[in-house]
Amino acid sequence: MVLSASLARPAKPKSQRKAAPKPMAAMRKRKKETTRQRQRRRAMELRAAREAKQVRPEMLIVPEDNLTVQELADMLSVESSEIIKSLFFKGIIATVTQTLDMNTIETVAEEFGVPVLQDDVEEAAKKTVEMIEEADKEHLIRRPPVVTVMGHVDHGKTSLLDAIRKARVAAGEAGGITQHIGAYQVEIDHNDEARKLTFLDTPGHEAFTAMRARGTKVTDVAVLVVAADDGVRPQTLEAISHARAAEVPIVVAINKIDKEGASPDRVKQELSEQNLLAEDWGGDVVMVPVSAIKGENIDKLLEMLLLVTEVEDLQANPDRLARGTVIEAHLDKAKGPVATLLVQNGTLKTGDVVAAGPVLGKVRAMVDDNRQRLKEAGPSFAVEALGFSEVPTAGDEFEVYPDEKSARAVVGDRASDARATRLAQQMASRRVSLTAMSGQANEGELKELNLILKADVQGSVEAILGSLEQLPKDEVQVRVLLSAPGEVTETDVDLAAASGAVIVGFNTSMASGAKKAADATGVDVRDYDVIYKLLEDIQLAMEGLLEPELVEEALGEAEVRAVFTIGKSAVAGCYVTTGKLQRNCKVRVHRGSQVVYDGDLDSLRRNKDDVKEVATGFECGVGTDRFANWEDGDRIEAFKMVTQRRKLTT
Ligand SMILES: Nc1nc2c(ncn2[C@@H]2O[C@H](COP(=O)(O)OP(=O)(O)OP(=O)(O)O)[C@@H](O)[C@H]2O)c(=O)[nH]1
Repeated sequence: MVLSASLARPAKPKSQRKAAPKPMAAMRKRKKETTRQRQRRRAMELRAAREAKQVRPEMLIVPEDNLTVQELADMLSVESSEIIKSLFFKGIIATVTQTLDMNTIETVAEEFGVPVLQDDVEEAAKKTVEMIEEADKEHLIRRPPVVTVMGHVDHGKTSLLDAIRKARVAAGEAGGITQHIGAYQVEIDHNDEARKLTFLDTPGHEAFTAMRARGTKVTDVAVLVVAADDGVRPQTLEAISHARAAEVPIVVAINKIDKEGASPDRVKQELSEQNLLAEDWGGDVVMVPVSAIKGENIDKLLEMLLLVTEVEDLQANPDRLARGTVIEAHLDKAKGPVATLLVQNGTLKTGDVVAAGPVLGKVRAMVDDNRQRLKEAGPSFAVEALGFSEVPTAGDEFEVYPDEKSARAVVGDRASDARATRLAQQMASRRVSLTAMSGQANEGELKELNLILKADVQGSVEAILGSLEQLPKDEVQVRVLLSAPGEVTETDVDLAAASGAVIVGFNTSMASGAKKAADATGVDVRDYDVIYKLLEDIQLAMEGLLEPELVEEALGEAEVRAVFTIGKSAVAGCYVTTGKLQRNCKVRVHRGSQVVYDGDLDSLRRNKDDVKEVATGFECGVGTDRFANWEDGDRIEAFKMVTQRRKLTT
């Protein structure tokens, strides 16, 4: 077990941890307590709780993709029973020695407010794919740097990207309606030369992680956004680790300098503790104070990005078949698979045959972020391309092949590997909604309703959990994966998406980003302010999971008044006394107290014509294929079988 000393504070030694008081002892003690003693005890408990919180690390760096429950508990400075309890609510029964996989480690740690970073950083950096080959050396030209923006949530990544984009439009560069395609390019004057910069505007961190996991290096420089009024936070540290792992230089944008309480010096101080020393403090890291909202110092930042990357010798060969990385991809209802491709070497042209991971494509059309159609895209250019057979995976590399045959040969090998991965992903992204569940009766597959419950206070959580307990659970189980007081967060949405759960909020709201995440992942988030309504909906959803039952629905009755024998079969001449008879309905033929036939009504005629239905007060001829032994006075009971939603029974 390796823990980065700079990022994770050591777990508190067990001997220092306070054992929880035994309930009986505590009760005995409480009886004798005076008010003052109680207040003092409470104060001590609060202090202990605060201290316990303080020793929790700001971030976990997990070296491999597994840890035992005990190891995780030690890293988080919590009792292993806490971890076991957390797992239990996720439906995992675990012992202290049980090994947990990365996903589980992340979910549990995040519940304790500690983000996790997998420490495969060096490994991933080593895997970095070389986009430039020996044969390119003769044709190299300078290419624009590719920039990723990273930073802690709400520190202003999106605002900064917007400000940069706006700065370009204001400067009168290629105008038009900009559209999010996952990347965009800006052009600036640098030493009287028009120079370009490519910004990846996918949430920096995610793009980075996905691409790094595949060993692809796409960025040349990382902008680390740190809010001047908030300082270095866990995701700032995470971003630093990512950039360092990929050996990408960091330029710090100290954002929100317009805000009261902004302290760029504090940010510099905190960053220096992470070995990022500002130039004006004698170090070599460029730090630019900016205000994304006011558009202040944005030009300076762009200028600095060019300066920093100038020393990097960013080159590519435009005269070859393109290769690069898929930045984003989605399925458009009208256009089919759409992928944003970052060309890292060569030139991509319409008509090119492309293999992106296991997906084959022929570039049908390309547009830039201004919706301008392009025929060609050179190095460091990002385009949205149409023409893939399926949606490629973000982070996968793409490469152009001279013909379809050679591309197909490469893709064929990759396809079978990818299928297994895709299947696993599909399983993980099984989405559900309460409404869809109510309609899932026929499929009869789900017999478990997974819930994530967030409420205003612990008291509400307990009240709702108590009521859920009361719901009948013989046939359908409610599994509460997570229940806690607080807002519905993005992490809750991720957990719901990964586990096919519905999020139920009671008197609470959604944290920033959670709504967007829910929309993007299709997770159903329900909001209630009345408990019984919440329970009613959950019960309805549970009932939706029950197999429907078939029940009889009475149609009518008829009396047999004459029997006509035709060969071996016979037709009963009837009079409909109540309701109606329908062709192909079910009939039961009663003779006295006996049922002499129970089966289908196969033919129904009026005046020799086949009819669908005969109503009360009319005569008709009734025939069945499997019964001919009619007698005058038989009573026909007509009914049909219908499916009916079942109710939960207690
Ligand atoms: N005063 C001030 N507010 C800013 C500035 N930049 C961003 N903000 C505000 O900070 C909040 C967060 O900004 P975002 O750009 O959404 O931050 P983000 O880092 O992209 O957030 P996530 O996408 O949720 O990670 C918003 O309310 C912005 O209006 C700034 O320079 N000055």
